[in-house]
Amino acid sequence: MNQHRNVLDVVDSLPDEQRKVLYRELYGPEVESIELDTELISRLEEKEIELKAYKMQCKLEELRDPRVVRIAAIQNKFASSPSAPFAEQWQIMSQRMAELIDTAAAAGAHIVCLQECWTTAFVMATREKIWNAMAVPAAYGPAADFISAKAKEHRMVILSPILERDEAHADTIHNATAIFNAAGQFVGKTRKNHIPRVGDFNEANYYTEATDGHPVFEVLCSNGVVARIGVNICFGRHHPLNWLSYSLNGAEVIFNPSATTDGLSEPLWSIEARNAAIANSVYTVAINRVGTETFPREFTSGDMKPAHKDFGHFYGSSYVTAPNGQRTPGLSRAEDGVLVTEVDLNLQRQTRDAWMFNVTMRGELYRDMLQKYCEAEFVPQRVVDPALKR
Ligand code: BAL
Repeated sequence: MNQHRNVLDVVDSLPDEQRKVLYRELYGPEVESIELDTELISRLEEKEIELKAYKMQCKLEELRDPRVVRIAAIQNKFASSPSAPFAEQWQIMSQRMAELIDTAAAAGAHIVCLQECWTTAFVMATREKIWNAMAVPAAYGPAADFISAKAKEHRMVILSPILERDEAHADTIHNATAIFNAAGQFVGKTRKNHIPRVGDFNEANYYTEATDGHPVFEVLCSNGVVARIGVNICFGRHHPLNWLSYSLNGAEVIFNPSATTDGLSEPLWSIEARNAAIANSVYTVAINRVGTETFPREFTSGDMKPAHKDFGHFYGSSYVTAPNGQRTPGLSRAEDGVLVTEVDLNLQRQTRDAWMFNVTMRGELYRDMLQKYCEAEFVPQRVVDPALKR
């Protein structure tokens, strides 16, 4: 059996009645597939790009016009080799990314987000500082110029997660996402709030936790719709307060550009971004890279594993969830892909009015709890069974 079959392959192989039951359980109400140009699909087969396009349901309102946009997620293997010269790695990766961005544009995307640190292999596993040379400034330089040109060419808002070199602050390295508007202008950047210390994700050797809070970007799409977007970078998906903070700052769509492997997080992947969408009444876009990256030199990570040159398979499986919990099928576990989802941003308020999580959240209750927890003299609230009393 193909080791990269995903759950949808299994669900789709079932007789229709069983398929409907399992699909409803796994994904909620079935999303509608968007018919795509057959010439485009055949062209993409040659380029080995998987393109999926769906439309999510939303009621029409009497007093508000629909605010429909197409959001796209791009997942991809690192197109070059970590053993290649750095300039060659950038050349090959940016050429491949151009094909993927062009695909999102051909499918009508208004906003597209790439995967975490898309310009490089996920080098942070190695703890080697040689890779710092691949870090790029957010607002100018090769990656910014490339994304800006693509955004302007296709009149698309593009979110570009990068290994950032902050030259204004003594060349410090960050894990960041740079946002470019549909005219190709640099809008701003946002950085990774939670840095992993798990397995081979030795990212703390390169950058520290962000200090710029939870900025939400109001962007004008080429169809005139204004969307409020946030970016929760990778490890931040494990932290519910991170999602909450972007939603409290007004995000309607929160993108989660990630890079994570099958030996670590795959059982959690389909849960966390979907739960965040439900809990915060937002759209979430979970994006993961694909492929296995083999580095020139062996490395260890202090987890008693023998020295190794790769740290597992990035399993892709990117997907979108709506505020009401409806989610798209995922992209594949192993192929470069573009997932385009047509959404009506009005669904956020419709869901909030229905469930009222914004009313029942008890912010002051958790403010007090967190305030107490952050104090040195914090005492956990406990009630002890008399049978346990010494
Ligand atoms: N990028 C760290 C691994 C994870 O969050 O699953």
